[in-house]
Amino acid sequence: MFVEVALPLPLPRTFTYAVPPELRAQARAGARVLVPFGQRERIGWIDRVVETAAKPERAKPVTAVLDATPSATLPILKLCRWIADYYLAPLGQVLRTALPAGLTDSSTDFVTLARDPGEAALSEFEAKLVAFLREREGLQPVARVRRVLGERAWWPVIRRLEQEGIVRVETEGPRVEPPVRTRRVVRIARELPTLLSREEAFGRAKRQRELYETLESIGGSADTAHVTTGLGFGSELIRQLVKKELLAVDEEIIPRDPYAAIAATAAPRLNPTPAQAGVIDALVAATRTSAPGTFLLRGVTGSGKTLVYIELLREVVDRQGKTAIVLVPEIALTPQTVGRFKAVFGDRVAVLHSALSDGERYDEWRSLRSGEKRIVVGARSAVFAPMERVGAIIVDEEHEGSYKQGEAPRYHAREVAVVRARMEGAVCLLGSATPALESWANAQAGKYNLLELPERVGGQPLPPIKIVDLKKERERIRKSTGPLQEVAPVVVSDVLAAAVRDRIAKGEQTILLLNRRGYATFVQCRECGLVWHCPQCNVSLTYHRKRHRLTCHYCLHEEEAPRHCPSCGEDDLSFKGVGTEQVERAVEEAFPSARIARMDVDTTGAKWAHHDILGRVERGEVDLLLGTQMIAKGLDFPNVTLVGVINADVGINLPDFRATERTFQLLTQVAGRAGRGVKGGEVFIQTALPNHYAILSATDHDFVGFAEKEFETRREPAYPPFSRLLNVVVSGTEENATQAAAVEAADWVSGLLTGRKVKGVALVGPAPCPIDRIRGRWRWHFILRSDSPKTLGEVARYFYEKYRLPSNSKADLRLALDRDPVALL
Ligand SMILES: Nc1ncnc2c1ncn2[C@@H]1O[C@H](COP(=O)(O)OP(=O)(O)OP(=O)(O)O)[C@@H](O)[C@H]1O
Ligand SMILES: [Zn+2]
Ligand SMILES: [Zn+2]
Repeated sequence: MFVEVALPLPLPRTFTYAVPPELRAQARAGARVLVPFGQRERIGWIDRVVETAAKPERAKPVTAVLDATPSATLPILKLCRWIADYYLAPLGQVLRTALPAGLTDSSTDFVTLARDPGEAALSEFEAKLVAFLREREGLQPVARVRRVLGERAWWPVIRRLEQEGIVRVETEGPRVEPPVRTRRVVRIARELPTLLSREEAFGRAKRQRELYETLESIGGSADTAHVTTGLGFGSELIRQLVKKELLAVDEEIIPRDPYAAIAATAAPRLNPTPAQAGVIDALVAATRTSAPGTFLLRGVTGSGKTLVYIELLREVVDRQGKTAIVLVPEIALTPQTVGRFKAVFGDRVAVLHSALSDGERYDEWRSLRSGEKRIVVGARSAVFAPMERVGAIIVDEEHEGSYKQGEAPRYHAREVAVVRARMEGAVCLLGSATPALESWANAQAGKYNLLELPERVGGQPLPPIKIVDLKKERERIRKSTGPLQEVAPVVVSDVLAAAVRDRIAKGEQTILLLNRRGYATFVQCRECGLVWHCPQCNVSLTYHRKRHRLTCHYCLHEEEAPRHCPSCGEDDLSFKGVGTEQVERAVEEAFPSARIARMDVDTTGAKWAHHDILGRVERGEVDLLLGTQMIAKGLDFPNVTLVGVINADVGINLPDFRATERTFQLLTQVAGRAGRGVKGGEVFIQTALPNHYAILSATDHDFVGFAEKEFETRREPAYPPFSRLLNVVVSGTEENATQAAAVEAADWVSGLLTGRKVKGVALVGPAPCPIDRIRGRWRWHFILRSDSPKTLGEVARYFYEKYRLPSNSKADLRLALDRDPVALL
């Protein structure tokens, strides 16, 4: 018997191992195994169990099977195989992404000396290991053996000594850290049913009897802390009664659920509006069929999509007894949405968020695996939740780019959700006010069922949006201050400022968006024009004023902000490109009485910073919330009556085919934060491109019109959804070698396409990437484009399996394949 083992290595294949007779019963697909690989041992997963191997004599034996029941269930294994195939990634890497980190940690095997072999004849390494164990007491992690005695295949050594009865091996499940939190509880250990028995037990010890009887009267047990500090009995008294075996003190485990404290408020049950009810009925009907399919719910901002999700969960989980997965883009940013699920389903919801430790994540994973929890809410990787009988998979804000993983495996969680739902007969629901154009095209083509909520709940209108033309604004200021005066950039225009002042006076709240952090996005010498760049990346450095430093937003490089130009010596430097830090300063000056909160990557480093800031907004402790795209998502604050976009053009001119789509989405989403309550609202968008169709469509709340215009620009040359792309990025530490390698790889593909007469796949490039250097690595790319995903997949697969970059250790060349890329930067 042999197994094909998937290892988490960047190699496009599995490896064949032999299964020793004693391991055969446990060796099942999806189980973790320990196998010798090169000079060491590695953890992998059994992909397939096979009876024969191509070269049986070369197959090394599996060292151990680590799972009693396979950690990857069959549906998960199947899903991972699909991802490995479609996204061109090694199955082992996909499995490592899909399963909790604790499971791939090898520090879970222990070895100890069972019997001292004395002077018995041992090999060199056996003797070394015995000496090591002799010096130490108890179980030693095998990882420590490796650390102290050196990296080599220790398992064969351990196994032989184990057969001789010299050592003993114990394998623990992955360790759960941090250690569980406990509390001490004191309880009655022996009942005293008769008066006589009480007299005997306490005699003249009145306080002892009082303590005992107090405990009786409050149910027989209490927190030790409550008994001492709350009720005033000394801990000495408890000790005396424990000694008499009348009381006992236990440690009790406090369940860890960091979200419990945050979102435990029960919400009143809402009755769906007729529009919501129609959508819910269609979904419920689908769940009762054998192939429910994929639904796209396009519901304008504030149309009550969350209630649709909740009612779908009620049907699937409560009535049909199945399980469900809810994906949200970034969990820290959506505490309200998560809170609503918690309020309805309470403990049945597992929340997978980034603040969980590996141990906590593993706890949640296990509770889903065992069926104890039946709903999971989480970001991208929650699509791999190990539940059985999945009835629904919901993807909220399905247009979000964060659903795509930036490193291998470069999967898109929305696409994986669609595939998983199909494989498991679940309904898949994609929801957004601004669907991704791919999803929209699928709905137009009838591949997805389209559901719509065209109006806000309660007949609330969408807020009117006004455009502030920044060019005209500058012109106006220039006229009033004279031609020679240099005009500072307009941060908050007069109309927007007046609107903000009005809200502050009325006690209403304002959201200001600028999708660019820092103080100034570049620094330039006024004399010679020098712009400060990151030494590692080809991007300008951003000036952070509070810390007086320049930082790179790609690689986090930091340096002291300059005082003069190193090239010409000039000390007149200009700080250009307004960022959130500068907006904060401007509004602090303009509205000195306002309570201002800023939310961007720089202010949300701490674990619960998002919650703190959003909590303050919710409680009305903030007049003005200012931030990057973080504040555009899903927030539902009825007292926000004004939204201002400081500069809508940030990002619109990025050399990426999705730049316009992203701008439209961001503007529509942030505008949707205004006027969600009865007070109504309004929106101001400041822009230098007042006639751009992304901005005009956003102003009209016209998603359909935008999609039509954007489709026009993507037809020729064809970009998604009219074609599928594979972005092939070659990177390396030397410019020339990187370019040469990219050219060679592209030539190879070109030869393949002509040699095999492949039709319908075009090769574009190679060329330098738009950002041609990141973290010291030069980057070149070429694109394969096709309107047939199947043909593109076949070509991509062939390239992935057969092509290797020339080895050049000096340039450290690497190849990255990104199928269906979300950005080409
Ligand atoms: N049937 C209902 N009756 C009363 N209130 C409702 C109903 N449905 C939803 N709401 C309320 O309407 C508001 C908007 O709902 P929700 O946040 O789900 O909108 P959304 O469609 O997710 O919007 P966005 O895309 O902007 O996040 C919420 O405050 C919600 O409690
Ligand atoms: Zn200069
Ligand atoms: Zn950098």
